[in-house]
Amino acid sequence: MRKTAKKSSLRTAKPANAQAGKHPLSEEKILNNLREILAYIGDDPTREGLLETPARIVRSWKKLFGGYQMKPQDVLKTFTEGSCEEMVVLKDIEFYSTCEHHLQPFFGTISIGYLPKGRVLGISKLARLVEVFARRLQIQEKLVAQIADSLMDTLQPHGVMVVCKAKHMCISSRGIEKHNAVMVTSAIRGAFKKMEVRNEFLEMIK
Ligand SMILES: Nc1nc2c(ncn2[C@@H]2O[C@H](COP(=O)(O)OP(=O)(O)OP(=O)(O)O)[C@@H](O)[C@H]2O)c(=O)[nH]1
Ligand SMILES: [Zn+2]
Repeated sequence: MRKTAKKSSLRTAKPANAQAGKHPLSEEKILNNLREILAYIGDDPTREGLLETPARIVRSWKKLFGGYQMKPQDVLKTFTEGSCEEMVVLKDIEFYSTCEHHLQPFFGTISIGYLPKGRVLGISKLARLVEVFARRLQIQEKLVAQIADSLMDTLQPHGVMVVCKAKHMCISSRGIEKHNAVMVTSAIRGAFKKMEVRNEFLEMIK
């Protein structure tokens, strides 16, 4: 681990994902920045109710952006030998993520299906994989693509399909203010490009 960063690099500091949690900005500097943001939005960062808010925000990032510290290959390292040749599905996995445009939450469910080629995963690992990519700044299209591609790379099944349904706070609490709109995205890899395989999956996640 690099010990300290040169002062001049602070202004051009890379985002936390490139540094894997070793961001050169000190926590004190980030707390000060957050105090400035509280003042910018029109409140008083020195009033009692807001004194601890910057520290709380930083603590909440550990969960919300914890995905930058996780690698899909760590989550997917345990395989179970299995003779299963049939489709495996984990559906309606709840997730919370943060949109990279407005830093607003988007949340909903993700369903994952794969067609094993010789080995299967412990089923919890599919839900862990969702956490790896959801707990970052995201757009919904990239979220499903990253889940599908990491499964294809690591597990090497015949195919993978991921479907995500989510509500975006950035279109409900602000902007166009549509509270009921649900965004649906999918990533389709390998054998799931065949209509009958895809339909079997879609039937299973109904
Ligand atoms: N495709 C996609 N778009 C997203 C996602 N999350 C947020 N967005 C959209 O990203 C777009 C950013 O557009 P901009 O015009 O640059 O931002 P904006 O002026 O705040 O847009 P409005 O929300 O329309 O007010 C908006 O249309 C958002 O609704 C996502 O996961 N996928
Ligand atoms: Zn947004």
